[in-house]
Amino acid sequence: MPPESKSVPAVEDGIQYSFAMEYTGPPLHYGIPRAVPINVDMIPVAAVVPQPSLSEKHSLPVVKPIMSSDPMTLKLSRELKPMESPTSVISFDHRAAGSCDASKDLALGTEITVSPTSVIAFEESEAENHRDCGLSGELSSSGPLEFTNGCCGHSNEFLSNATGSSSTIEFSDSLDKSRESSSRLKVSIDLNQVPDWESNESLLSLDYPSSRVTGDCNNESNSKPAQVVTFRDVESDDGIVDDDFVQNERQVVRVRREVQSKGKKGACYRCLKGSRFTDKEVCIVCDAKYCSNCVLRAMGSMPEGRKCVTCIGFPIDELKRRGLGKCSRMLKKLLNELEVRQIMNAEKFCEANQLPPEYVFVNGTPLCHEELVILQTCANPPKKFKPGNYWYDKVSGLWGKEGQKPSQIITPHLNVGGPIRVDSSNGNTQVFINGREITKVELRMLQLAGVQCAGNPHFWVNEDGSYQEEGQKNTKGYIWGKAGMKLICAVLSLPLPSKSSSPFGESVSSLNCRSVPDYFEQRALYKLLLVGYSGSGTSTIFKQAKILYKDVPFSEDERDNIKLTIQSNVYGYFGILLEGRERFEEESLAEMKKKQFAHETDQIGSADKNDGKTVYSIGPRLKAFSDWLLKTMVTGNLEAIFPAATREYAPLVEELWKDPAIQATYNRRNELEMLPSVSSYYLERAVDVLRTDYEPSDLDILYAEGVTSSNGLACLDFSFPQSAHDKNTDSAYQNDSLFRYQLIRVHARGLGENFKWLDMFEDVGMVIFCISLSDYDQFSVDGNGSLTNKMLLGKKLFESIVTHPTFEQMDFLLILNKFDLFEEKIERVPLSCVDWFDDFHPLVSRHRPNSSSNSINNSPSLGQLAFYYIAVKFKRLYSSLTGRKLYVSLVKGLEPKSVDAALKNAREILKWDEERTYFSHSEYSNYSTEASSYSP
Ligand SMILES: Nc1nc2c(ncn2[C@@H]2O[C@H](COP(=O)(O)OP(=O)(O)OP(=O)(O)O)[C@@H](O)[C@H]2O)c(=O)[nH]1
Ligand SMILES: [Ca+2]
Repeated sequence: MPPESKSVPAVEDGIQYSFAMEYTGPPLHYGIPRAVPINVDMIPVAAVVPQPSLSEKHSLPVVKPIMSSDPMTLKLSRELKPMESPTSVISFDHRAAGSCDASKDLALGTEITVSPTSVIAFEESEAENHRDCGLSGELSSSGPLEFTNGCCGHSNEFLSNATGSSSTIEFSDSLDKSRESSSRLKVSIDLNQVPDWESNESLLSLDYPSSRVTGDCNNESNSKPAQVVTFRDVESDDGIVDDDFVQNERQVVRVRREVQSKGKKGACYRCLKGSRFTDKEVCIVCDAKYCSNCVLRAMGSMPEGRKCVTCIGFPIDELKRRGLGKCSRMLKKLLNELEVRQIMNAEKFCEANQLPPEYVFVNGTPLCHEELVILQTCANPPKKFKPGNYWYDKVSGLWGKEGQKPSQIITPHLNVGGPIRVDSSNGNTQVFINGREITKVELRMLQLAGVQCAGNPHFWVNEDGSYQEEGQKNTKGYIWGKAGMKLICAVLSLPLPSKSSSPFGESVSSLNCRSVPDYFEQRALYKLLLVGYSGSGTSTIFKQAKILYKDVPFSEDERDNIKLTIQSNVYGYFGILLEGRERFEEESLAEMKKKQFAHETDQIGSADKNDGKTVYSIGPRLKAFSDWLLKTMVTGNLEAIFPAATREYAPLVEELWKDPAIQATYNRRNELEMLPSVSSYYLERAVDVLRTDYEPSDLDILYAEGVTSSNGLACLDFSFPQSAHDKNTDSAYQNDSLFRYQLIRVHARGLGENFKWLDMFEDVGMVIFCISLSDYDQFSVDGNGSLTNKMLLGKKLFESIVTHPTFEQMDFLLILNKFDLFEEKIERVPLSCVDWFDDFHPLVSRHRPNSSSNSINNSPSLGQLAFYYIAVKFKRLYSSLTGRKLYVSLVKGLEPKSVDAALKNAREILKWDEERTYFSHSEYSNYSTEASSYSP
């Protein structure tokens, strides 16, 4: 379009050109399409309406009217709901008038409110002669419209990738230099209303009627027309975006059928009483809110769920799709259980509330009804299905939200949507899978799986995970089959093919009846990252969680592996004992010699008692076994020789354990630094544990070292089982079994140098940091090779992690673990052996809590005081580093109840965090309860 067209006034031939369209949702982050008035005379027109009735003499373009007037006609042609969307941008004031009348109005150039279809007008009323209402019938199908003006080359271009909207209009023209297209005008119209033009190749010339497009509001007496999108005219062409323009995450510009209460803010829409603090039920269509006195009158028998009587038949507000079928407290009070169930079922399953296919875009193309059905009924359908833009890699089955990493692997080869675009997931890695540039996190997954990604490769990945480089014939391997993939994908929140992912997801999804489309299943996943300094007890807590929350905490396979680990651990403990035995024997012999020497010098002549034997000496058979075991341990291949050795040596173990020399050594186990305290648990049952038919109990597994994961990373999906208490108290956790949690335990070593792997965990909801209280008198070698107090090493790790950029704004829960050991140790070893704790001066009553008196029992023990003190130390440290509040839990890792309480604290913090976003600051400052079990 020539530049001078910019000066075309908004008023032309007495017609005011303006459009109005409402838009709700979050603010847009990108430019708004601008409507620039078009001088019709400047538009080359090419009417190609191959109707026999059009004779050559009509030099002017003819546009077929899209039938607006009778929604029923449209319904028939599209098999859609009988009523137009309440969210429609467009007012149907002319419904009563025949469709041709509406066009007539346009043709006459009167300023009117028009049907959606009347964005298209005719320059000559003459054209009318050739229109007949019946034409609309052949314009049936679905899809957005594009009107290309002049330049045919663009006619196939899909207009607005950002919108899956029921009502979007986008105009672009050549004035907008950023778009290389020639002058074109694109119009997308309420898909509920408009037949598809796909099959109609006509290039249509257009004019804009002056249309004030308004929201439909024929419904409530107190409803107000909702203005949807405002197309700015020339005067307002100032680049300022209306506040009304908001973009919601679905990228579907939806028009909400909004109703406004006449009463004061927050009052019931019917009786106009109450405030926003009174309990109210909300209409899932228009958002009208009713108090418990009015709700049944306003909503009637609710054949489609919670809708005002006048909203029945209307599609729901998509923002409320999540809540479908989730009953409120109010309804539960007003209705009996059966009624509630019926209403909730109706709400979920009734026709009117189902997802409209045209709100779902796959690879940029809106779906038709059949495609939606294909997607929903395939063997492995997309989860959490709601309106929006998705990409789908038909070859591998990878599926994701437009602009995002894949979220799922669905059934491949479904004939839905358009071809995948290279920028579908907005990747910038220059690595490609099936023609899509993959995201950073996918690249990381490939790298962790050992796939060579150097040199910008293009991979071809099949549904079974087999992959090859493009252009090459040989399969390079199977991505999903690679070692550790399950874990890597779980941690990186990447999908796996459904079969292999089932161990994680099964228990959750099996609740759902598969015959029902489960796109309303919207359970949130909260990720908890569990990390701590080595030995702090993270894997114990992880295992406790498994035992607490999983029906089958460990699979057969896992148990088999754990058994081997435990058995080789026990051989290891024996090795440490045998080493200790040698040491004690030598010491003892040296002592003897010394004594003997003193004896000899004292009483010459009577020194023949020493036969070279001490209490620590063993016989030749056991000595040979001992030598073999120690040698194997030194070479470090105990696990390689084991378990073949078990059978052979098992009888010897019994003999060894019963040997007085070993018992004497074991009695001095406190002197064997290498021997962990848990070893007693196994050594005392060594004979049983080392049998070939040994089956570890849950407790054995809990106590076992080294069973969590070889690479320091472990992941557990769980939900908190509903307790009887929760059920009875109508608590916030009523539906908690619906929330899913994922506990990810990572070994500090697994974070890499400078914690370079930490950003893998950027999407966790909370970090649980574990410190062992009993570490305060322990020492360990730090990174520089010097011996450092373990409490201080833990503190250092804590500092690094809480200040890591990945965890800015992250909630932290500090677990102070091993309180059992600590309580006992603090009586012997002063806390001040750590510099950091040198100002611990407890005022301890001389009457210790172990005294029988009740009043004294209420005073805290030294251990509790010390815990309190340490918690404050960490809280202050955290607050000085982050300016925020640290939550602290006291834990005994070996006690299930204690771990359960700590993880429920974590849940509370997450919930609390979520709630906080709903309350204004002033409101939530009233909340004085802290989610922590402890507050200084
Ligand atoms: N007494 C006692 N022992 C505990 C407690 N929690 C853990 N332990 C023991 O402490 C040891 C170390 O615990 P782990 O759970 O292996 O600690 P970790 O953080 O995984 O340590 P690494 O594997 O070294 O990283 C194990 O022997 C546990 O059985 C506790 O609350 N009380
Ligand atoms: Ca461990």
